[in-house]
Amino acid sequence: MLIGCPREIKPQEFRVGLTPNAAREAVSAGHKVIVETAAGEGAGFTDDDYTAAGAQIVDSAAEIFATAEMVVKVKEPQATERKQLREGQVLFTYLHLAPDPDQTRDLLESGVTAIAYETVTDRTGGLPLLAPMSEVAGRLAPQMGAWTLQKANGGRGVLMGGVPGVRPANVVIVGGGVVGTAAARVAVGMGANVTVLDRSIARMSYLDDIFMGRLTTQFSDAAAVEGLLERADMIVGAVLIPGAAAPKLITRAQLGQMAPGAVLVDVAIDQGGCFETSRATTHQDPIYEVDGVMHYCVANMPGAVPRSSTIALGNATMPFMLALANKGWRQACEDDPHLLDGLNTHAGHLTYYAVGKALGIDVLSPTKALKT
Ligand SMILES: NC(=O)C1=CN([C@@H]2O[C@H](COP(=O)(O)OP(=O)(O)OC[C@H]3O[C@@H](n4cnc5c(N)ncnc54)[C@H](O)[C@@H]3O)[C@@H](O)[C@H]2O)C=CC1
Ligand SMILES: CC(=O)C(=O)O
Ligand SMILES: [Mg+2]
Repeated sequence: MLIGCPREIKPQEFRVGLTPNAAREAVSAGHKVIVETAAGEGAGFTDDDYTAAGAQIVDSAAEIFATAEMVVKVKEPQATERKQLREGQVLFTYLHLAPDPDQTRDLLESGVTAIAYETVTDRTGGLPLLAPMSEVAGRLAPQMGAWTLQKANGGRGVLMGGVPGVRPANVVIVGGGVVGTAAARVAVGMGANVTVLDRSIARMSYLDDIFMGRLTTQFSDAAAVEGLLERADMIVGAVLIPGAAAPKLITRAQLGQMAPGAVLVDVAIDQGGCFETSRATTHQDPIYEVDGVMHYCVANMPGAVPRSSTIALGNATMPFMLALANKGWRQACEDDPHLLDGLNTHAGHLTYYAVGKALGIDVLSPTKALKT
């Protein structure tokens, strides 16, 4: 198979879809790999690294989109990239379609077979291609929240760990999955007073066990969230209903109950955000204020640490990328129902139910799509 990897063009996105190691595995398996020049630069990989791995460097993304049978990326295709996708081509990347009707329409119009990293599943019900980036974003969330809490950035000037005689920051984490657990680990490490809300009692039991009294867990309902607003210095949004638009857990009217300069870090922004006042921001311009409350809503947080993130993502995607290349997408998805869970569009059909529900579009069942 001809596998292509263009340079990412989303602002401030320095990750790359294929590492040289992944390219090398694909070439060893008999595939041809083309990589856009400088695609790996932001993550510290040179064109020579890819050439040494057996890949071929090409001058333009256009050549990749025009010729590759499978395009491997990191972020959702941007409008100019979407115009170049076509039926019969496989796109393997993050998509986050539920909050993005424009992208969904373009992918359906293109006819591309799009497999979304964030909806591929595993045997335990986890999301193995979302998890590595959730680990990164979760670890970054308290760090970015702490920076936003600084007075010069609009925050209320509270130090995460406090000092002797002065209380630490109160950090509330809504959603105790991969992002929430990683965020809790860092916030606890910084000395904050941490509360994690979730709806899964099994998950809270796990957190209770591993943190051994260093954080508090609380069942997540509207009353619990509201009860924590007044004393929260920072709230991290880390909920997920796989593939679906994020539920809105804090309304604009409720911001008035928070302290001026308190901080919302909405990691769930890539699924539309879990606070009513969230809108996606960029690394260049990451924060804004609404009704006195600071918001940090960067939709590609792992892009801030592209080297670590690229390697972590590449480790997780490599076996799936090889299966798609070795067997073709149909056979690979027929053999692995967890990879089939990643199928979001095929030949003009939407194939993921939560996206169809969010956007009001009819869905073709993925098993039927295998026969189309
Ligand atoms: N902004 C960024 O750069 C990044 C964003 N993300 C996003 O972060 C979000 C979380 O991802 P993961 O932690 O991997 O998901 P996960 O599936 O591991 O965890 C989500 C948790 O939310 C809980 N939950 C669901 N509804 C809830 C509610 N109403 N209240 C409290 N908890 C609730 C679930 O029980 C689960 O434990 C996703 O939207 C993901 O796409 C992930 C990586 C990077
Ligand atoms: C998960 C995701 O959207 C990201 O890593 O950017
Ligand atoms: Mg994202």
